Amino acid sequence: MTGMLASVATLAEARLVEESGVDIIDLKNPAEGALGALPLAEVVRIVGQLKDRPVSATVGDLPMQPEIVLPAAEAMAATGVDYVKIGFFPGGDRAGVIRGLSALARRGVRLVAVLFGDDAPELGCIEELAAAGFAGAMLDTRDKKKGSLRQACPDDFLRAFVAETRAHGLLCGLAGSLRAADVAPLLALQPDYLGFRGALCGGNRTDALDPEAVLNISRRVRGRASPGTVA
Ligand SMILES: O=C[C@H](O)COP(=O)(O)O
Repeated sequence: MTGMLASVATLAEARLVEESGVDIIDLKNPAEGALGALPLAEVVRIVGQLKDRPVSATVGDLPMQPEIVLPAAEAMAATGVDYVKIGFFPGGDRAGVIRGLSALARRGVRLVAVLFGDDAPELGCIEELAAAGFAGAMLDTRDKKKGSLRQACPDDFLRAFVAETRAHGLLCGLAGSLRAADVAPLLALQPDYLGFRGALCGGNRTDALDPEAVLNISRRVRGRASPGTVA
């Protein structure tokens, strides 16, 4: 069954989505880009207050340089989050980053690679990520002004991404400016989770979460939305 990931920026938002039944609470600073990081101390504080829901956190929109990504991933893992999300941005030394992160994975850190649908990622990297010990891979969008993941990628590509991640035993997520109308078509692809921020804030991801919007999306992901619910 597909779960729901909600990206939150504060403890109050984390508590709101926890009470709304969200499956994965994702800590990020939406004001700092697609994968903006919260301060480590804030992540520690929030993690300490949450009871029984897996927590992920992003390390920031970092250049693909091992000397930058590896210490950031190590520091985020030390906060106690369940998953550390690493954005695979264009350029840099991607192979070196994956090689370095494999050491973290071997120590039991659960890493999730975030690939960007608007960068037309090669699915061949999924095998490399699995071999390096990553726990999961997800698609997101890097440019939040260019529309949703489903506008960046045809559903056939999304279907192939889900199949490839599953074939390599990775947790699979789809996200990227998803809206209520995207839920049903994406549930049909059966990813492990769908991720949201913008749709939970009434459209602007740097606004605060709207409890009604969180419930609306949560019900749709769980298949309890009444027909004709406002998208
Ligand atoms: O991981 C989740 C995504 O970053 C959600 O953010 P978005 O819906 O604003 O694209």
